[in-house]
Amino acid sequence: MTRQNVVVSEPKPGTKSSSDSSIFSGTGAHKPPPVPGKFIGMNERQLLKDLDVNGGGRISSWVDSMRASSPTHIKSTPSLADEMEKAKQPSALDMFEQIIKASKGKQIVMFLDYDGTLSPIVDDPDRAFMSDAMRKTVRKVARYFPTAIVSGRCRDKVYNFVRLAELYYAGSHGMDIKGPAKGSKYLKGSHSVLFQPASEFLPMMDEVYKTLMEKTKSIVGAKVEHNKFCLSVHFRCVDEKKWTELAQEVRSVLKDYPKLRLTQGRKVLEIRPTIKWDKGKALEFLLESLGMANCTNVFPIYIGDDRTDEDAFKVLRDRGQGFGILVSKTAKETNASYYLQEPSEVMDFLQRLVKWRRLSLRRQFRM
Ligand SMILES: O=P(O)(O)OC[C@H]1O[C@H](O[C@H]2O[C@H](CO)[C@@H](O)[C@H](O)[C@H]2O)[C@H](O)[C@@H](O)[C@@H]1O
Repeated sequence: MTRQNVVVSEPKPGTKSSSDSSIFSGTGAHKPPPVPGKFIGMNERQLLKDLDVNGGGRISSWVDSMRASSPTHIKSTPSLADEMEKAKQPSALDMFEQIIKASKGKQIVMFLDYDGTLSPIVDDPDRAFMSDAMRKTVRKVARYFPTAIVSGRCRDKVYNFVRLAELYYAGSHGMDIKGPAKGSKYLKGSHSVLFQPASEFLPMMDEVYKTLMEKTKSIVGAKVEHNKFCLSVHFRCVDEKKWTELAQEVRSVLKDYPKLRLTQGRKVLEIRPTIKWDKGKALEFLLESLGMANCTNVFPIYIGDDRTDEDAFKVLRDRGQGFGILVSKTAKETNASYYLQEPSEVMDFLQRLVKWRRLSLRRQFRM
């Protein structure tokens, strides 16, 4: 029995979940990583065992997992402060001074996820615009620190939302990386594509996209998004009664493609190649491109809201360098060290960082 396509459950309130791709890719031989904080318990392994696509995992488990990510299923919880305290994730805004202290004498490198981090989550993925104020803030951040956008979306699409040529962009969950087109003092060498580890999968992704479009066209609200090296099947606007049908259709397509696997984001099923590449690897690759892979004085900060961002949080935790910030209103199992509740708080945090950097540079020049 193969285990190449696995869907991962969104954490239910009062339940425990794990990062997706690092655990569930390939042969399924990996074990969930140790839980860093105090978290919530349910027999997740059992649930995950059931979500085996090629092995004929139960469709009801898929749907349970899809349900768990629905806000209508999130029961009221104790206060956010209580939850976060329990999970040992303090607010990055409350801890700002300590964060600055920890980064002293080091080069901050900023990694930003897009959806749910720089832009609010909306029903229509094509209308997930970031505000002008956020764009202005990110532009200022990039003036002081090398900055990358790391997204599940295809690179061109996320670039069209962000529209800042001075940034690095890693699209398709890090499988499509390009350096800044202009204006970055950190730019090294070529302006072109830096890395596309899954290019051989392009014809397959096109084929699966077409099949999925056909198979899901009668399900009202379902949307298949082509993200070049991965595909997203959105169910945010699908009536819950139709989720089983949608899951069945997706599974029926995927069973013919053992080289693809399935993960789950925020009301989205994500299909991607089984290669060992994720947002964490993209982060490491970008540090290397910046010539900072082996530096002890680098301080990467990664801000993201989704499971796929956990791969990057984990890389930072394992390296013992910098840290991750999870954007979330509810307590979740995470490898991030801090949390911010929503994109508006992300913007506050970034603005404080810019202000601090400006002041410290001014002080330096006066001395
Ligand atoms: O890595 P990210 O930049 O966070 O991208 C992850 C997925 O984000 C998008 O979907 C999510 O945002 C949509 C717009 O707010 C929302 O409608 C959807 O339910 C969310 O899952 C994007 O459309 C996907 O392609 C990305 O993979």
